[in-house]
Order: sequence, then structure tokens, then C-alpha cells
Amino acid sequence: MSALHVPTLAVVLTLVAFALALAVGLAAWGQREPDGLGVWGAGLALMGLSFGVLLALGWLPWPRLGLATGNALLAASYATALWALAGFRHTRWPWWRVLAPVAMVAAVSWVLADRPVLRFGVLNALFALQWVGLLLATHRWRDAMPGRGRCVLMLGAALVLAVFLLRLGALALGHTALAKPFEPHPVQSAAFLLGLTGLVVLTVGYVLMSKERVDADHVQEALIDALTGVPNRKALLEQLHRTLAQAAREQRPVAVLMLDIDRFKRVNDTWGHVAGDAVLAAVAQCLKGGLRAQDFLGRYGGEEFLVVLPGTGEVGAATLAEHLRTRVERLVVPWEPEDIRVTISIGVHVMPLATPSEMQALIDAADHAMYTAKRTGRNRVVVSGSPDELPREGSAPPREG
Ligand SMILES: Nc1nc2c(ncn2[C@@H]2O[C@H](COP(=O)(O)OP(=O)(O)OP(=O)(O)O)[C@@H](O)[C@H]2O)c(=O)[nH]1
Repeated sequence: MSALHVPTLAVVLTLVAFALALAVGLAAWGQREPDGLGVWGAGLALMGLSFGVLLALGWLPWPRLGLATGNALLAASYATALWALAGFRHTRWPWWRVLAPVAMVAAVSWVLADRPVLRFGVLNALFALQWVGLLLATHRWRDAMPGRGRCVLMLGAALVLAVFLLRLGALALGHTALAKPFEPHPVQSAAFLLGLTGLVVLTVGYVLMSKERVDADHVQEALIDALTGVPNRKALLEQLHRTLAQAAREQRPVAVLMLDIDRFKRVNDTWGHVAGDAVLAAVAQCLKGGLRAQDFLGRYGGEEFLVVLPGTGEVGAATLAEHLRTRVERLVVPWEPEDIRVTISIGVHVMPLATPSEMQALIDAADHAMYTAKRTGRNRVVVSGSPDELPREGSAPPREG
């Protein structure tokens, strides 16, 4: 290990830090949703700068100032890494949390400039504390970082922390020669290798976290209807399929409500398409607010919504449908020159023992009941199979009584 030339390793570390800063900066450039990646890149640049200053100490006219600056930049780069993570979590990060460790490290470097062993010990302890803080924060903020990127990042942080623990351990065992900057020593070689590996792993972890966030957003966008903010048809059908499969396993009923805004064309024709959009969004949120936690609402098509009620029988489904109908009836959508009110017609169908293969039949039956509600006056609820329902084409007329 001592064959590994420490100053060369330090130069490699400097170049790698700058190269990663450039790559990360390019990746973060023009990001739609900033997630701290740009700040992470700035931290890498600060790290490269700090090693540059420390490597140039021998040539600087004021080595004491150079030492304090180089170490302060290193503390700043570590503090910036934590700041970036706070940004990933959309947490406001006060300036003092970045500046406090920087000021402390600068003061220690300056005051203990003539006591290299003590300075080396205190500085490595302070840096180790910064990385313990970063590891703890990453663990505490795991909800905001649910993917594998966080694990990779924590591995990188552990490797960097190991650098300072290794140096502190060696110092405690009497290897005081380490205290000279870039002194050839197997422990220093190992520390630089660990640091280099940790830096790369950390950055890969952060970029992975950023990518996982974007992927999750895309999945979410693909399943949410942009206008109304409720699940779209694809998400709705997938959820209904899952609900039917679970209901079949548990031998429980599933109810489906098909809801359609009455005379919606008139809303568009009277107040314009933008008003129609506002009404659609307001109705969707109104319906959503009237559901129980286990129920599921989605936009089935134009002005049609579908509600899935797992484990709900006919009486419960009809009661909930009536509740939704009155909620929408009371809804007032603010608009100029006059507020807009609409009503909805609802068709209800319940399958006591449904299976996923009957999904389309379930929807069609609710749709037909809704069609009956339209044809028999609108602003009403019709339960499929009830005497109210009009006969379906090609089917037997509804039973009497
Ligand atoms: N503003 C807006 N209008 C939509 C949207 N999707 C569908 N529509 C309109 O919804 C209207 C549906 O009209 P129809 O199917 O004739 O039904 P209706 O006027 O609601 O009458 P009934 O259903 O019989 O009560 C059409 O004018 C569509 O253009 C949308 O996303 N935004």
C-alpha cells in the first residue's frame, strides 16, 4: 500500500472531484424539478478546490492561510453535501448549518497551525462528525428517498467516514507522522483510496436517487388525469382488476358506480370549454371528498367517472351513490358572470361474487344503469337490475315487483 504515492492519489482525487462536479452539473442543468443535484455538484467542485489548495500549500506565500482555506473548503464541501440532501427532501436548510462547520474547521486550522498532530486529530474528528451527521440525516429522511440510490449513497458515506476513523485510529496508535499533509504512509494511501471510492459511490448514489425520483414522477404522471387530478382510465382499470381479484379470493362483493355529468355539453356551449374544464375538476374533487378511505375514484372518459367500492353490497352502494349525487347537486363552481351548478346521473351495479374476467360486464352493467338514469330524468341514481332499469337491448325485460 505504501507503494501508492500519496500526492499522486491526492491529484487523482482532485481531478475526479472536478470531473464528477462537471458531470453532475451537466446532469442537473435545466432540471424541471430541482432535487439538490446541482448543489451536490457544487459540493464536489468545492472538494476539488480544497484538495487543489492543500496540494499547493508548499508554493503558497502564506501556508497558514492556505491550510485554513483548504480545510475550510473541505468542510464546506461536506456541509454542501448535506445541504444538497436537504434540497432533495425539499427541506429549507439554514445557512448557519453550512457555515458553522466551515468556521469551526477554519478556526481550528488557523489556531493549531503550529501543532500539527493535535490539529490533524481535531480536524479528522470534526470531518468524521460531519459524515456521521450526513449518515444520520440520510437514515432519518429515508421516506423521501425510498429507492436503492439512498443505500448506495449511504455506502459511499460510510466509506468516507472510514477515512477519518482510520486516520484517528492510526493516530491513537502513535502514527503521528500522518499529521504531515500528504505524507507517504500506508494509512494515508488506504485513506485516499477509500476516499476516492467513497466519492464515486456517493455521487452514483445521488444520481441514482435523482433518477429514481424522476422515474416515480413519470409513473405517477402516466396514471393521473392531468385535468382533474384523479386516476385516469388506465389506473382505474388496473385498480378495479386488482380489487376484483382480491374480492374473489375473499369471497366479497364489489360495487361499481358509473357517474356522468348531466347536460355537460350545455356547460361548454354556455360558458366555454375552460369553464367546462373547471367544472370537471371541481366535480372530481367533490366526488373524491365524499368517498370512504377504501373506495377508489377515477376519470373513465370525457365527463364520466367510475367509483369502485370494494366489499360493498347493493344497499351500501346505493346509499353512497345518493350521497355523491347530493354532494354534486350542492356544489357551486365559482365563475364569471355567474356561478355554475351541475348535477350527475349515477348507475350502480354490484357483483356479489365478482372475478377479474367479469370486469367489463360489471362496467357495462353500471353504464347501462346510468343510461337509464339519464333517460328517466337525470340527476338520479339507478341500481342495475332494479325495477327502475330500462331493459337492455337483446335482454329480457326487467322483472315485475
Ligand atoms: N370542457 C371539457 N369538455 C369535455 C371534456 N371531455 C368531454 N367534454 C364534453 O362533454 C360533452 C358531453 O356531451 P354529451 O355526451 O352530448 O352529453 P351531455 O351534454 O352531458 O348530456 P347527457 O349526458 O345526456 O346529460 C361534449 O360536449 C364534450 O365535448 C373535457 O375534458 N373538457
